[in-house]
Amino acid sequence: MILELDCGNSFIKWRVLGIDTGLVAAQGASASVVDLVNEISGVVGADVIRARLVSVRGDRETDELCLRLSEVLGVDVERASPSIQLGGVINGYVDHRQLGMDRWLAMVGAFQLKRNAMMVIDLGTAVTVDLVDSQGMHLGGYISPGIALLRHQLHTHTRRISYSLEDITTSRRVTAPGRCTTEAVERGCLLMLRGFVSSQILQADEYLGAEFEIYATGGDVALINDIPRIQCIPDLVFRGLAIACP
Ligand SMILES: Nc1ncnc2c1ncn2[C@@H]1O[C@H](COP(=O)(O)OP(=O)(O)O)[C@@H](O)[C@H]1O
Ligand SMILES: CC(C)(COP(=O)(O)O)[C@@H](O)C(=O)NCCC(=O)O
Ligand SMILES: [K+]
Repeated sequence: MILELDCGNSFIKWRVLGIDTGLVAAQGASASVVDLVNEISGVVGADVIRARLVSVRGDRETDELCLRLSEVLGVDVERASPSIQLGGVINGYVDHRQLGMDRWLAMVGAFQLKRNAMMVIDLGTAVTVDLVDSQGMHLGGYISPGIALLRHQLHTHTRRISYSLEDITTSRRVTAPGRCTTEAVERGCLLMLRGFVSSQILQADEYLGAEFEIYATGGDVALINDIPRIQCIPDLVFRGLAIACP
């Protein structure tokens, strides 16, 4: 089995693939290293013969995680590192090492699908948008707060906005005017996020022409996957990780 890990700022996504089949035998999203070790130990035990990881966390935190995983699984953990080009994509950042590795691998994974001009959206702690032209040239991108950050800022910087997430009973994509604080905040934040994505799609023609693919991934992808032309690919980062660490 191969263990793959995508360490974002909120969750450590993981999945275990069969070595020969490439099929997903197990997967999860852990909020802490302790949870991760418990979840993985409970699932695969000694079957893991390889591990590969991508992280946007600090080097020290990532080093500690890799060491812990090596202790528990008895395998070295291969880590995806920044590169100027990979899988036909050319990194468009002035300093390629500055580009978030999750963004980089999501683009690399997405480009393998149709090798066409594309927009890649990742809705996680932050919402990132990256543009790649039909030649695989990364034009750059955008970073904005994810829904949890938008909500959290209101809760922590105002005196009268305070409710628990359990109070959020409506479906996650209601945008009618809110008639209580919870609805007003949840729907306001949702519209900000959807408006950001829609305006990105509207302006992208200028950079990519009219015919570009739109791929979306990330824990909050359900908030926008009804927007026309958006193709939801939950494992984009893992697809890129397999190219970075074959
Ligand atoms: N188990 C969960 N508990 C709470 N929120 C979750 C969970 N899974 C996904 N989410 C949602 O997904 C978002 C995190 O998505 P993710 O792509 O994992 O972020 P990151 O890559 O930044 O760690 C959160 O903002 C939250 O809205
Ligand atoms: C923008 C990000 C924080 C997104 O991370 P995530 O929301 O997945 O936790 C991450 O890609 C990152 O740390 N990037 C480095 C800065 C940059 O990409 O310019
Ligand atoms: K992410």
